[in-house]
Amino acid sequence: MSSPVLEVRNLVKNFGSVEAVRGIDFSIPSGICFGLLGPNGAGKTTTIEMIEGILTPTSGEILYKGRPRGRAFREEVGIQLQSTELLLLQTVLETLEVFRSLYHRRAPLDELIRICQLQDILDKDNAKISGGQKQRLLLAMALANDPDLIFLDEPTTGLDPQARRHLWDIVGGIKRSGKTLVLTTHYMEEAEILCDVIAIVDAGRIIAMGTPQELLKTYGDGTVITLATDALKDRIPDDFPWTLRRSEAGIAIHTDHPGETLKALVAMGADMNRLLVRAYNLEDLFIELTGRELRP
Ligand SMILES: Nc1ncnc2c1ncn2[C@@H]1O[C@H](COP(=O)(O)OP(=O)(O)OP(=O)(O)O)[C@@H](O)[C@H]1O
Repeated sequence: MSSPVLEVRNLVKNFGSVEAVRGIDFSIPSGICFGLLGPNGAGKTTTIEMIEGILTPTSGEILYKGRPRGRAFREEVGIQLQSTELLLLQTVLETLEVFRSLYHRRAPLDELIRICQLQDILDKDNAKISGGQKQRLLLAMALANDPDLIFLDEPTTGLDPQARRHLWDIVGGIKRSGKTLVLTTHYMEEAEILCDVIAIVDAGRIIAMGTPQELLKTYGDGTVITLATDALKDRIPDDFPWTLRRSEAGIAIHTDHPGETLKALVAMGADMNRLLVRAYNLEDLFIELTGRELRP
C-alpha cells in the first residue's frame, strides 16, 4: 500500500504555559478530505500551522509522503490561511497572476478562474470584493501551484449561508479532482458534507476520529426529539428511559425508539407544534462527548 500523504505523530505545541496542542496523531491517505472539527480555541489552527511550517512544534513528528517535510512539501502544498491581507489596489486577476508567478509548477490560469468561479470579478479591485468572493480568490491562490495537498483553515467562517454553500460546491469539485484536503471548521454541517474522515478536537486533543458514519455508529446514532421547555404540561418523570439534555434552547431527547418516545411525550401533554424530530448528528455527538456546544 502507498504511504499516506501526511502523517502526524504525537504533535505538541505549548505557548508558554498554554498547552494549545497536547499530543495529536493522525494519518491521511491520498485523495480524501480530512477535517479537524472543534470549537474556538480547540487547537485546530495551531495544529495545521505546525504542519504547514508556520509554527515550530514543541515536539512530535510530521511526515509528508513518508518523509520529513522538505522542498517537495513546499512545492506541492497549497495553503488558504484563516485571514490574509490582499493588496487593496490590485485587481483579482493581477493578484492571481502575481501569486502564480511565484511557483515553478503552475495550475493553468483559466482553470483556476473556472474552478473558483472568478470570471465575473477579474477586473475588480480586491478592496471591492465581497467576503465570499475573497474566500474564492484565496482558494484560487491556494491552488495556484496545482498542489497535491491543500490546507483550508476555516474557509467559510464569516460567510452568509449562501456564500458558504457556494464555497462547499467549489471545494467538493476540488475533492473530486483527486486532491487531498485538510480542512478545519467549527461548523458540524460543513464537516459532515465535505469530509471523508473527521477528527473531533477539544482542548488540544483528538477525542474521536472516523468517517461521519463511523463516528455516529460508534458514539450513538438514532433520533433526537427537541422541544421547548414549556411545551410539556407535565413534568418529565425521574425514571424517563431516554437520554435527556436541557439547555436554554429547550429539551433534547436522544432515543432509539422515536415512536415510543413520542407516545410518552403525548401522554405528558406535549404541544406537537413545538416539537422537532430529527436524526442524531455530529453536533449532538460533540455535546455528548464534551458537555459543550460546538459553536460559541
Ligand atoms: N500565539 C499564541 N500565543 C499564545 N496562545 C496562543 C497562540 N495561538 C493560539 N494560542 C492559544 O492556543 C489555543 C488553541 O488556539 P487555536 O487558534 O489553535 O484554536 P482553534 O481551534 O484554531 O480556534 P479557532 O476556531 O478560534 O481558530 C487557544 O487557547 C489559543 O488562545
